[in-house]
Amino acid sequence: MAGLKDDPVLGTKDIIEKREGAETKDAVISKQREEEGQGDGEMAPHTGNSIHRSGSRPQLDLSKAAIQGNSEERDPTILLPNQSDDISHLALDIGGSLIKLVYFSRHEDRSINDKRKKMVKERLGISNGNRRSYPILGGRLHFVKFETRKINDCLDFISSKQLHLGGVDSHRWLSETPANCNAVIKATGGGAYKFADLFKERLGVSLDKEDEMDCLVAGANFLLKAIRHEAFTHMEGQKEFVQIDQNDLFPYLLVNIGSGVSMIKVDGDGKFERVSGTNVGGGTYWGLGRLLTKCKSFDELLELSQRGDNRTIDMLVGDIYGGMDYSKIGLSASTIASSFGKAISEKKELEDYRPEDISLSLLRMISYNIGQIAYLNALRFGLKRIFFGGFFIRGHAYTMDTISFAVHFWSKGEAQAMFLRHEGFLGALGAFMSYEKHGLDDLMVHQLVERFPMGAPYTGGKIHGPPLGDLNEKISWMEKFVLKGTEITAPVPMDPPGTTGLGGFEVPSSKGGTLRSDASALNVGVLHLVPTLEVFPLLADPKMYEPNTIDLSDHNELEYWFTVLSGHLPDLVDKAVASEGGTDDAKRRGDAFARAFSAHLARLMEEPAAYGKLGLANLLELREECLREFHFVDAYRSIKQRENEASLAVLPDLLMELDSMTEEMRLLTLIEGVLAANIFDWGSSACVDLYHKGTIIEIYRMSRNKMQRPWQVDDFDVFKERMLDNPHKRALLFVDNSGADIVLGMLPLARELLRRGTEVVLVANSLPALNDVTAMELPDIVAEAAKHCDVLRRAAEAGGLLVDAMINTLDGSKENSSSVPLMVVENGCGSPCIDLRQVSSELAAAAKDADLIVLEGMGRALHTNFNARFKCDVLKLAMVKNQRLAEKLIKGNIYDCVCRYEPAS
Ligand SMILES: Nc1ncnc2c1ncn2[C@@H]1O[C@H](COP(=O)(O)OP(=O)(O)O)[C@@H](O)[C@H]1O
Ligand SMILES: CC(C)(COP(=O)(O)O)[C@@H](O)C(=O)NCCC(=O)O
Ligand SMILES: [Mn+2]
Repeated sequence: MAGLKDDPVLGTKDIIEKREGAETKDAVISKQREEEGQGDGEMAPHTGNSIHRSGSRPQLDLSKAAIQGNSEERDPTILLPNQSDDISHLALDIGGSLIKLVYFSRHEDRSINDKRKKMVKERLGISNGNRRSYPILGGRLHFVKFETRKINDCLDFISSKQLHLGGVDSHRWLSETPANCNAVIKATGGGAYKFADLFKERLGVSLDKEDEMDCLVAGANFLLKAIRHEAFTHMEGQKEFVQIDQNDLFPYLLVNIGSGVSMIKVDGDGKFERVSGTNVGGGTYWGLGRLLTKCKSFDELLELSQRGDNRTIDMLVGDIYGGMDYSKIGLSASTIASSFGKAISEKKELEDYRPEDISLSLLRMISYNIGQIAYLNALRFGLKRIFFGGFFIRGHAYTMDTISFAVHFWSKGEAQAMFLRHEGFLGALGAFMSYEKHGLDDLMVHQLVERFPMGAPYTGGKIHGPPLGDLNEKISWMEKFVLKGTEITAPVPMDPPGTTGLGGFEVPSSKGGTLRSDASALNVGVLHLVPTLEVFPLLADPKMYEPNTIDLSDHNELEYWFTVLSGHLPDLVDKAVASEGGTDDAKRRGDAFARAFSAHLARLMEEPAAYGKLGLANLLELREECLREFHFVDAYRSIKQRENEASLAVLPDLLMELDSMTEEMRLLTLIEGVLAANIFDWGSSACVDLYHKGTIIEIYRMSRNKMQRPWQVDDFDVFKERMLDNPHKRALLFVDNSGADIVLGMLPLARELLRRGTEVVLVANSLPALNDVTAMELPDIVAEAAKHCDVLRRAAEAGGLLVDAMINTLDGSKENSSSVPLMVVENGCGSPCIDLRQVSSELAAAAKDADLIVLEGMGRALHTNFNARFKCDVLKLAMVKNQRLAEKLIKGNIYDCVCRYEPAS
């Protein structure tokens, strides 16, 4: 129950007890629901931030809590006017083999009272109220599946999470009218008919049936338009994400391989025709496979296939032609002439065949057959793109390679097979979309952020235990099943079997040692819907923009960075645990975090594209998310505080020194100062080692003394000329670390800009990441600095940063300052890097009048955005605190500096 505050009226204990009885009265306390993945209903410390890109958890806001109605009543409802409940919405696709659930848990902006935010909104003219301006409220989409034969598990799951209580009617989605008893859940698939009574009986809900084909198409269209890394090709073990141009999506062929197979020609939203299908599908593989091998589960059957050799059971061309090719018609000896054909000519019984070989033979037979029929239908309608969905595919490399091979072979490379990460959830998503007025179909790519919490436990390729209920259960599970340590499991390449099903090509090769457990193999995370995110308006070409500089699809690169991050882990855990008081609970969470992050690393090492296209920025963000998942709100809190104080103490001297210089000298010293102070980076192992060797100020001085021009990248002179010639109107300063970096580096630079008449917007993280300064922390730092500097004070007042000081002004007027303003905006993220396709609305608004961007630090200027082009001038400043990066990016060495100036493009 961490995070529950005592309420002056009711007291915590009362609240909890009442809460348990209160059950379902909507705007009222509903049962705390899970936040992430398959678990986590726990409450967490409030991070004080409204940007829910992160795994940061909600906390019950008990202020003004009151009993609603008659307080004499047993189990009266408690109204929490200031608590925004997680309200869930659920849709189902009940198929012949599997039940797919898509459900939504809602999250609402709850820090509207933040003074800084209010002020920024006023200054930047941002209209208030997410609620009115966005059609959908923030929240999370979760994806879960069950075997249809275990429908009771599914009902228990729904009931335990009370998902059925959210889906009352479509209006409740927005208007929060109280739940009534006529709960209706959108459902598709045959089971929506077959199990309607069971749902009524067990959960008291009616299933509102939606057409299966409608749903498949709606789900596929949504995914293809809204998820950046949804579709990919898979050829010879290589997965490659395909950027789909929304304006060039239709027509395509959708092949859904469930129990049976549907082939649908899709011409637009809601415009489609089911053109074909086949009864030889996923149910055939699983059904026949079960009979022939006695396997107990689909995964077991699939796993067997990975060790199979189908030559023992399939009749090959060579078997018929005495080992020769039938080259005249392009068939090699290794081509499968007849699946299972060998079984007719031998005096063998079923027991004489290896189950592994049977499974592989069956898998290839069915995959090739579907690939071929799909190709024929694509040909029939002149379609070039075929998207394959359905759970038969199950993210299985070999299956995808086989289908791709067939399509490629038969179409002679004309048609392309593509797969979807949310493969089996198309129907359920479509059913979900059919709720009216949720606005989901209006969501854009930049408003969706996918996260991969440790919600679905796996180890050694198997799921262990039921879905996790809360943080404590999650930690226990991590302790039990996920090994500690940072060893990275290397991928185990599979011996490719030596035949193809078609013309004389060699094997479709594919990776895959042990089959990944369901949850991990699906590669589906939790989709965070954040309607407030926007594309940074100053990107020169948002469509071409790629945030990551380092592409981890290069295996050497991947291995290097994995080793670096694993190496950091022990120190990070120490810091994180200390930041939470070093209690036993914190130690347990720290341990669980280390296990979880190591498991992610190991997983990605095996399959780098498992979570979508992987760049270094994604890994660094994953680490921060993982910390938040285990409720480490700010691991570097005390380090940041200490460094801020030490730096603020020497700021007056620095400012005096600067003021005694000529203009040109001062500008150079300022840029030097930013670069020198960027050494304070607790994410770099080299720097952390350095910190043992001196005090903050000693290190800062040493760093400044070592500054020598020309820097490895040195555009200072061009920048200086531009700056002295013609001051910019508004500069956005993307700041980096706390302490010297912000106080002795970026603030003095901001001061110079202000003095020259340039408005300054400090852009800082919404959530903590390493020792980066956050937007919440900045006003206090600025206020402290302003005590020593009139320029900063007046600008901060003008920007509304010194709210209290303003109130104390003589005439009480807000606009009494003659200075251009200094403002602070949050960037919308909680990572050491920044993806400018997804920034806060504050930042987007501030960008509108900006003509200079300063990106500072390795994370924001090098790991990301080094190659980004902007509509306005940009200055990229960083000290490179990693030898390999220095060599690769700037052909230099560790501690070299980058001062890259690029005029508007
Ligand atoms: N854990 C699993 N249990 C059963 N079948 C599975 C599993 N994972 C993948 N499959 C495959 O997925 C098929 C079902 O796919 P799905 O898209 O859910 O179709 P349906 O809606 O017909 O159930 C099964 O027939 C089987 O081939
Ligand atoms: C996480 C960071 C990008 C932060 O750097 P910053 O943006 O603060 O300059 C950086 O610390 C980093 O790349 N660290 C890993 C590399 C290393 O330990 O050498
Ligand atoms: Mn940083």
